[in-house]
Amino acid sequence: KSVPFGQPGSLPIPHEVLRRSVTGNGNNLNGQTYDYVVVGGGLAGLVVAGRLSENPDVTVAVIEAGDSGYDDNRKFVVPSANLYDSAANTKYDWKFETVAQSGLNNRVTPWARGKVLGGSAAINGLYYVRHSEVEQNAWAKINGEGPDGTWGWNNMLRAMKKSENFTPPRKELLDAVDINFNPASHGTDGPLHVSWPARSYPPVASFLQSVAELGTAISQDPDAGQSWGAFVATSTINPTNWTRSFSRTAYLDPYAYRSNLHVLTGHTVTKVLFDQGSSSGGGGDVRATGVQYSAASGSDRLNVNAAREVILCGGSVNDPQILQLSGIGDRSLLERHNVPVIVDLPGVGHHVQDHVSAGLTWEPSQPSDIPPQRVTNDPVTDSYVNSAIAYVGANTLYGDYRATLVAEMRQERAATVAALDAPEAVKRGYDLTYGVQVDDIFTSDVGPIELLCAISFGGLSVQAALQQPLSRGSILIQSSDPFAAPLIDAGYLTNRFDLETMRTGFKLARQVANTKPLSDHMGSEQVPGSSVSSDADWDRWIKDHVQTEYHPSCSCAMLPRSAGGVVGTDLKVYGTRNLRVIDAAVPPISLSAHLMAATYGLAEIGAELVLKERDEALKQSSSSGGGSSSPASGNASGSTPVSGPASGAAASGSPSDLSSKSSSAATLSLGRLTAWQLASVGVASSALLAFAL
Ligand SMILES: Cc1cc2nc3c(=O)[nH]c(=O)nc-3n(C[C@H](O)[C@H](O)[C@H](O)COP(=O)(O)OP(=O)(O)OC[C@H]3O[C@@H](n4cnc5c(N)ncnc54)[C@H](O)[C@@H]3O)c2cc1C
Repeated sequence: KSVPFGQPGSLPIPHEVLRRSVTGNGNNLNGQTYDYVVVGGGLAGLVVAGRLSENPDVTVAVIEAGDSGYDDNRKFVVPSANLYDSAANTKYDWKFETVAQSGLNNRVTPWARGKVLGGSAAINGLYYVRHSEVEQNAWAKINGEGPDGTWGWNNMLRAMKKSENFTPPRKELLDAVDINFNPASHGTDGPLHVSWPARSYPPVASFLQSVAELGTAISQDPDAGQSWGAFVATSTINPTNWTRSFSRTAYLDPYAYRSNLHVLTGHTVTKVLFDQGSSSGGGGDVRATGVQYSAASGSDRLNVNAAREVILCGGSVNDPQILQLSGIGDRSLLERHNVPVIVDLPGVGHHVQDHVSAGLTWEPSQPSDIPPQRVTNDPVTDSYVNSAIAYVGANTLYGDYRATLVAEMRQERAATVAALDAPEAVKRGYDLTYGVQVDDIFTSDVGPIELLCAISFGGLSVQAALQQPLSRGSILIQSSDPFAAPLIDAGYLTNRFDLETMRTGFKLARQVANTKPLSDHMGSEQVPGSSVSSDADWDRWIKDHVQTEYHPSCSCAMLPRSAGGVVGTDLKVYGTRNLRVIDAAVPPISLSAHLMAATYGLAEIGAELVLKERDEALKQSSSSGGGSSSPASGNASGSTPVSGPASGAAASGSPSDLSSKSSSAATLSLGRLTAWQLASVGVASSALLAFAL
């Protein structure tokens, strides 16, 4: 039996989690030098920063545009708050919008993105869903790798498991709904809690059965590469206290005492800085020396130096914007906005793919079937989040018509690619990615449609979401002002096959709701209702109603440079020696899954690549007898960081000084540290924290 928060015998109060010291004072980083500067403290940023800083000799700075979120912690950590006390559309959301979408009757649609520590993982729906082996191997293939390469399925599965701390469902849940899992497909030593909510509601079990009645079997193990079928997905839930687990709670909060990791919030990175002379010694590639950042449009621009690397983790919208503002992008775009060109890289901001979705809604036939429509403060009740889903393969969706459809997709490939309004290199990449979507994915069991059973806001809804769009969009700066949002053209439904797949998906969603046993829970259909029945009705309704499922990706795609790629298999931005992108902007193709499981895996792999390169550089430097291994004292990478104002650095001790002395906080010379650095090394009392923050 559950006990409300704060009463004897109750679970820990979620908002009393460990509060990691961070600083909002930009001067604390100004002029300092870190080994790695991570741009964005979101999902991937905190994974990368957390993993790099496991080594006390490595210094890391994270700069996050949003707030820490600690003062509003309940909004983030109570699972049901993602619906009933949502951070979307608040100051924790970038509140982006698309431009008018020609495929959606010229509608402008919202694009929520988290602007807080944890990024979109702090505000998302908690679905933890893995993509398929087929898709990951296609991703590897178009980048010249096989299934056993860095970007093949085996390595991605290993990395996703590395980040995971899996707990099986509790008995009450297993009694209520058909949940299957294979423990071997999960990791148990990682920091990210993955489990199921504490309880369920009758329509959840019925949804799975109705979907199965219509040809999509209940999956026995959706997490090991065969991601299709119907199942209750895992959620990023910590079952010890029924709170959300996310990159902040998993990779940052537990490390309050890590002195070599500094986190600055409330500051936007405005551009990456380069050593313009460095290209001659680096095979033509430029060297990133740090970043410029600022609290607000009219505030001072400050600089922090990166001795080894700058790592972009700003997410699918902001990464391409930061690159373009820094002079990396399509030459004609940059020149139009008076941004000096550092690397002419036409693919930056292209190849954008997103899932679009909408829900059909019914009145519940029995109101007791559905959860309360608010945060109740009872942890077990508040742990309920929607998670029953089904990935419906093209075969089930289309039956015999699939072969015709795939033939038509192939036939239209060349003309579709030629019609894309994008630089030539991007068209070559479109050809590659369109090719594997049609030939490898539409011909497999991977689901181009996801159905979701949502029991929220007093209604029962079956949603359909397009997973493998053949349409493409772009994210391009509209001015050189880093505080102006970029132009987001999602390209929704501009490819005719996407509309057709969506229509088929919505028809199936209605059929599922009208099939027993789910139909027993359904009263009258509220949305769209009986007035929508012909194909033309559906197309009109779809264009008027679909919007993002919040999974934009591919805006800094890993593809060959000649195919409009932005990063290579080492995640380095082409034309640079030490600038990487590590986050959801990187996949070259859309994945049939919610995006965060793959992004956790990608970030784990990214951190490993970074550390491997560091180890190799250190080995090389010690075998050649050259210099110090610490970039702080001489810079192993062999170049001089940009000179910044260095205000206070001498007086307070640089972060690099910290790392070289601070494996044990006791060895620190406290007299040389600023208050916030004291907080970072764990000698802080709450009073000091208050002062420091
Ligand atoms: C409302 C919503 C619901 C979602 N639901 C789910 C779900 O249920 N399951 C799932 O798997 N996925 C879901 N997603 C998607 C998932 O959360 C994202 O794909 C994932 O978080 C992407 O990780 P990321 O690291 O690429 O970006 P983010 O997590 O968005 O992190 C980017 C960070 O960089 C910061 N940043 C950006 N620009 C700058 C700058 N110039 N300077 C400093 N900092 C900057 C941002 O503020 C942010 O904190 C959802 C997303 C949203 C928005």
